[in-house]
Amino acid sequence: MLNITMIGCGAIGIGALELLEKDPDLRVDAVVVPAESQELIRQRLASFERPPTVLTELPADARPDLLVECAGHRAIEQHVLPALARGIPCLVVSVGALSEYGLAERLEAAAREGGTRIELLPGAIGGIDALSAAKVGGLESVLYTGRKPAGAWKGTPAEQICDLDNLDEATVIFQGSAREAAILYPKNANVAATLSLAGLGLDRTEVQLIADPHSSENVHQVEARGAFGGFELTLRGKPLAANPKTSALTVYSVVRALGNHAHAISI
Ligand SMILES: NC(=O)C1=CN([C@@H]2O[C@H](COP(=O)(O)OP(=O)(O)OC[C@H]3O[C@@H](n4cnc5c(N)ncnc54)[C@H](OP(=O)(O)O)[C@@H]3O)[C@@H](O)[C@H]2O)C=CC1
Ligand SMILES: O=C([O-])CC(=O)C(=O)O
Repeated sequence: MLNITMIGCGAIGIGALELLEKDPDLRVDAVVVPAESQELIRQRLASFERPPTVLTELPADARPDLLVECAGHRAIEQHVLPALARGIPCLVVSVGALSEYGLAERLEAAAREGGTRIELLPGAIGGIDALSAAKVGGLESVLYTGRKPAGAWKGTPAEQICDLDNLDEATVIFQGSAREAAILYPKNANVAATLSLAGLGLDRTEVQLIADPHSSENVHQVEARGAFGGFELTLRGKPLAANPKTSALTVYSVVRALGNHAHAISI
């Protein structure tokens, strides 16, 4: 039985907790959330059969078998870095945070200090195993196209490019490198960052982002070429009702990764 602490308890966290309740091989003992939402989360978890303790910090003497982050970029700095340095293995979904200059190196240094590992989860995208294996033989190009319903781009620089409420047709709102995409669209940069880390890096991974008034899905397309040959992937992710910016597959990716740590066969 693995004891797990979860950082964040929003759309991904709650979705994962619901599914993990059915797994006898692991148990989420605690969730860590900002102080202002502690009471609300406690109420939300009250109906669970085994409600986790709701905390605002990981106690200094806590030694969970795994820590899983489903919170956001700031939580990496606040909770993941110190946990790694204390030797707690961490799984991370806010991979876009690693686009910040120097953060990946600091996470690596903290993991080395603690003698542990950090695992970056594929989240909303697939094919990371193939891309990262292809990198071994040498990659020539990786192009990522992210297409989301117009409303999913609210609160981003796309609002200055087009009228998201009155779009008639699919509109390209960004074209450039994954590094530029991460700076302009940090909350939508997880997939681009994950593909970059697995493949050609932030500067050589090409990104196109599209606001599509006719789409009800988060569509991720990847085209990769290299010594291995090539692949084209189209993933049509259903958005979570609780947060339309997030695809449901991200929840399943968390559950799969935790299960792989707990079960005798991992796949
Ligand atoms: N890798 C991938 O493919 C994907 C990654 N993501 C990333 O996953 C993360 C979570 O997404 P989602 O669940 O949809 O987001 P939500 O906004 O629904 O939930 C985030 C949760 O984390 C909590 N939180 C925020 N900051 C902190 C902190 N510093 N410490 C502890 N808890 C914190 C929030 O609390 P409060 O409500 O009080 O702010 C909330 O409970 C985001 O960073 C998102 O970018 C999302 C989709 C795909
Ligand atoms: O589809 C999703 O869940 C999220 C997404 O595009 C991203 O963060 O890159």
